Amino acid sequence: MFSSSSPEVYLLVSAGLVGITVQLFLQSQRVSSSSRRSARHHDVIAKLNAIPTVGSTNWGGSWRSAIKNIRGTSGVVQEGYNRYKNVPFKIPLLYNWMVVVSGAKLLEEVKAAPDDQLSAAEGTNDFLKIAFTMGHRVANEPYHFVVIKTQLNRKLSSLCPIVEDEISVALSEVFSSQEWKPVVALEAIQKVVSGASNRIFVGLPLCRNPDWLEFGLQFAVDSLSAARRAFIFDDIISRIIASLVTSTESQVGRAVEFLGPIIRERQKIADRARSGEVVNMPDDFLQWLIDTGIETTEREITQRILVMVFASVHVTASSLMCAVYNLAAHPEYLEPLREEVDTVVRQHGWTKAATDKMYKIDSFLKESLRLGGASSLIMLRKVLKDFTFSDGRVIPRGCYISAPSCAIHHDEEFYDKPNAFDPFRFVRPRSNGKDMKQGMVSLAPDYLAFGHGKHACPGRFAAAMIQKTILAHIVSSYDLKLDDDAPASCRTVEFGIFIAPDPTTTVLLRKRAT
Ligand code: HEM
Repeated sequence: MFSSSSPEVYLLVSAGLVGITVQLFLQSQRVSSSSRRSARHHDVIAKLNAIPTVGSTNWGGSWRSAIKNIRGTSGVVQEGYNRYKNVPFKIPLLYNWMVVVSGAKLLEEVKAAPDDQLSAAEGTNDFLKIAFTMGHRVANEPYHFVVIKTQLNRKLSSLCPIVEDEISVALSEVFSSQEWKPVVALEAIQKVVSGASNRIFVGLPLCRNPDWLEFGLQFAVDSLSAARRAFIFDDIISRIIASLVTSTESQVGRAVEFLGPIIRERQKIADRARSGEVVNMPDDFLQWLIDTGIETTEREITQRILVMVFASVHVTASSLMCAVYNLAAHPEYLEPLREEVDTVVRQHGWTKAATDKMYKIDSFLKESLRLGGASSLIMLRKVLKDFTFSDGRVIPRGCYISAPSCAIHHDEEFYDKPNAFDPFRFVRPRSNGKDMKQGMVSLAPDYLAFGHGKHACPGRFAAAMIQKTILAHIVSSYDLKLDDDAPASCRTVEFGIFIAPDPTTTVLLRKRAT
């Protein structure tokens, strides 16, 4: 994780400046060698000039702004939103421009654009450097998205009780003290989320193997950290940086040591089933991947499981940690939450039907996501063909488009007292308790935690089930508070567009006293 003053930032910036010089030289050669390219260049400049810029517009100034943006973009995005709400504006990146779009009408237009014009895959790939950190097959053939939608999301009801089982085991390992005890919140929550997610991904007994869980968490942290280092550069430089700071090949090799024997065993079971024997087929993500038959080698299947761990564990744990911190900061909400959890679990047991009825828990998590969030910009799209908004503004090919999620989530046009933590604000509009549009997984142009449109997070239903079950368990089994000198809201660290809770944050916990 980076701090904004990290020497690593300066090192990377220096490396980047060398890269930029080389890149500019190559670009100048390209532009001068072709008058057609030069005409295109002028056309692009004219289109870009029509989009207001936040920060300096001259050459040197925009480089300085771009370097400043490496440390964090939330400030500049908020400034742009204050000045140009509902109008596209741009901020400089080292090699490119990010066009920030707000307002329901324009966001609908982004949402409706075809993938070959505004590409979510290429936007995410450029910012998370998936091809370099996870491999080209994962970046270019994301069939695991389909497995999430067709298998995982349909089986959440049957998965819920086994995930709950995993959560109660993991929670009793990380939080066991009868007395008040400081706990490093992110580390503890990551262990619990990792146990629950791996129960879905690889099943028992691997989901309880501490070496596998630790390996998976470290893989997710390393990949994100490598992506953060590489994202500021274009493909040529990031390929070099990624090769210096990632060891994907050796990490996949290590993961195969855990998963290889299981995959071989699963293949034997499938052979027995094919020969007519009645067998109990495992029902987890690993099996669903194998069943597609799209990838067959141990390495390929293992890499898919790793990408699932990467996509799910870190962000689910980080946002849940913010909610746990908010609960420790406001222990007065424990009682109403306990009352709700006790009532629905008495009626429905620890089932999906119960989590679906935990409206206050849901609202508490949604409010924490609104105020927290993993990124200052969401709905990242790369412009593959010039894109024209209905107001006539053209976003040229090659730029990025995104939505200012944090700024929108703090806008008083959409939220009453937007900076206040109001954990039950989404319960109140559910007059009959059934307005699903208020739920944490609902999508709207003024609530972008999971994105918007056809590329919105497909894993949000599983994330919500896991987060609600963990928070409900914490509420019903533990007391929480903060140290007297702790800040009222969770500290975060920022790098570029990414925001994460401070990993050193502690909360005080003990087993429920009454
Ligand atoms: C609280 C936890 C989570 C948050 C806040 C979150 C947020 C997001 C966001 C903002 C996007 C981009 C949406 C867009 O571009 O419009 C996304 C995409 C994605 N998420 Fe999540 N996510 C979470 C958990 C998960 C989990 C648990 C999984 C897997 C089970 C998952 C799998 C994915 C995948 C595969 C995509 C790419 C979708 C696409 O490009 O079509 N996420 N997520």
